[in-house]
Amino acid sequence: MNRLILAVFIVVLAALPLMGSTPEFWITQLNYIGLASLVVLGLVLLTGVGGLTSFGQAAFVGLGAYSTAYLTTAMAWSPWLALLFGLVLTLLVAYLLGAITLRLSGHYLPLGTIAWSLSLYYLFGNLEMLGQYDGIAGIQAINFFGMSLSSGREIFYLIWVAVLLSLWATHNLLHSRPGRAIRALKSGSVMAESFGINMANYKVIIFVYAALLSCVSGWLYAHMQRAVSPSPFGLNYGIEYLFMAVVGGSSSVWGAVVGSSLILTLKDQIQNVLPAIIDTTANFELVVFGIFMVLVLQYARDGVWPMLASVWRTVTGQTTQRKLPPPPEAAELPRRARPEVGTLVLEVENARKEFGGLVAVNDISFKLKAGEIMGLIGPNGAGKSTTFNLITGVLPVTKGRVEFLGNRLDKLPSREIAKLGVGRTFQHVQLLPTMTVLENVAIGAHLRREVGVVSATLHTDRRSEAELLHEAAKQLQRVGLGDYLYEQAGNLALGQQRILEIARALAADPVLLLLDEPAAGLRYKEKQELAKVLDQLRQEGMSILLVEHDMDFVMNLTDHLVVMDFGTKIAEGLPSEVQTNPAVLEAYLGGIDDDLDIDGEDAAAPSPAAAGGTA
Ligand SMILES: Nc1ncnc2c1ncn2[C@@H]1O[C@H](COP(=O)(O)OP(=O)(O)OP(=O)(O)O)[C@@H](O)[C@H]1O
Repeated sequence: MNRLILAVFIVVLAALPLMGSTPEFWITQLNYIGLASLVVLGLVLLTGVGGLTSFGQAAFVGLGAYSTAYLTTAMAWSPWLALLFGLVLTLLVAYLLGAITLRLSGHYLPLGTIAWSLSLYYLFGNLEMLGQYDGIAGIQAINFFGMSLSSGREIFYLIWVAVLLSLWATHNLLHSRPGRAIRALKSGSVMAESFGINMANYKVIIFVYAALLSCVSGWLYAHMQRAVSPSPFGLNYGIEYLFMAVVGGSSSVWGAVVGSSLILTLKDQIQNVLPAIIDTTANFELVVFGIFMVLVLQYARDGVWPMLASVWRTVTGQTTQRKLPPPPEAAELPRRARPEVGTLVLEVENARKEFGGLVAVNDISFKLKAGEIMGLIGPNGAGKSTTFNLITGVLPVTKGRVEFLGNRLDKLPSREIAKLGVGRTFQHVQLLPTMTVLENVAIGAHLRREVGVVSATLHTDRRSEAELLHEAAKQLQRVGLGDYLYEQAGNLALGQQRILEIARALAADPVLLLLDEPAAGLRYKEKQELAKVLDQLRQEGMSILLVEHDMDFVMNLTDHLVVMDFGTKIAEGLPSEVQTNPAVLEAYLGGIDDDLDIDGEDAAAPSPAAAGGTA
């Protein structure tokens, strides 16, 4: 949010309770909006950003509210101590529920959240110590440095300070190393795990984070109302919080405040206006509310906040960030030790992959040394990408061995393989399209700095963050995308997206780089530039394994070729040898292949005419 608007918002907010003319109803309404914003902010992170739908957040509000209600009335604890207890309890419960529920995928996850939300609701209503369905009354006001926050105008400040701090912390989190990992959750786990990110951990982290925000909301609610009963913590409130997140804009922190404000104001207005219009006191407001929700889901799926932000950008002319300077200079990230040129880096021995009855990779063997570029070629469906996936741990081998610098890769998950120094790109680009090019590449450097969630939320990670972004910018300059740092990755042409993937893999500081069709979609000049970058990496001692259909590109760049057909290795050797191998010619178009340069005339330099050829 623009800093000036934020300052005005805070000043107006702070002034409202001080002005005697502000109606009491406004204050109450703003208090409820603040309380809801805290819960919805958690949902923005969990559902909007992380893609994990939860209907159960109201139950965590209940956990915070009941903890403090019971401890401050029955045990005479201070509300602050009760808050601490509530947070610890919520952390434990959320961790447990998260560890169990977040294994579920698809519609099973929302159903799981409904199940435990109902369980907690009925627990609140049935426990005698919690007053069953009557709840607990007579809760004391919060005492803040000797000041009793007993009126709505007094607790208003505590609620909104909590909201603003949570917005700040969540914004910080989202723009940090762990935040980028969280933003990758929605796109599936293969890409992120290939850069060493433990996706299951991050799912639990955002689940707990969202639950803790709900707990704080519940604590404030209990001390504002001075009484609690189970009904505000039921499933219907869980659904309403989700509506608020969707209406506000579930991928933006300010969407939480906008969504809460809109839904709560609308509910109130419908309750006031509807009886006057249709001349009945029957409970029709929920029907109108439901219709409104369907319309929002139909016509403004991204929510109201992105619409407001877009209007603002148009009005102020801030439509692009392209002209922003690159991230400032920062210390270099540590680099891993590299093997001497010529050292054996990768050894694939009799690797086999069967999909049911289909043998996609049939006992393939080859070796790759440091400072060497090897091409893995073959017609469509030959098993090249599957071989890549066996090396990088995306698929388990059916049989055989894959060894990297003395480590068995075939026993490891892809994130452990990434830690050893294997970087990769994907046949079908796997980027986060709404993140900037710079942020996408910074994901590649995830393992090169340790920044935890607490440090990220408190923004004490400045130095590490600067180093990560500096590294990402450096790799983007190297591959020729230095002018696109702040462009959304999804706006790049497909060829550029492939290059971006190479920069991301380089940001991981790999010893072995696996490139799956890096030249696809590139123009002739761009291919030449890419060939230069790869050649330079080879000179620096990197090992590169390349799957590529562009034969000129492959023949001119690689030191060694392995040719596959129907999962089997049919030839191996120098590019010039492979080009004339009858088995290879037979595999490509039954022996007459224009793309395979039979005469070998172009073996020394790429020709403009043939550079776009594909097998
Ligand atoms: N997950 C999977 N389940 C079942 N079959 C698969 C799977 N992945 C690949 N295959 C099959 O394995 C064979 C090899 O596929 P692969 O994608 O490795 O070939 P490729 O050489 O990379 O082809 P292309 O050049 O077209 O990308 C194909 O017949 C493909 O249909």
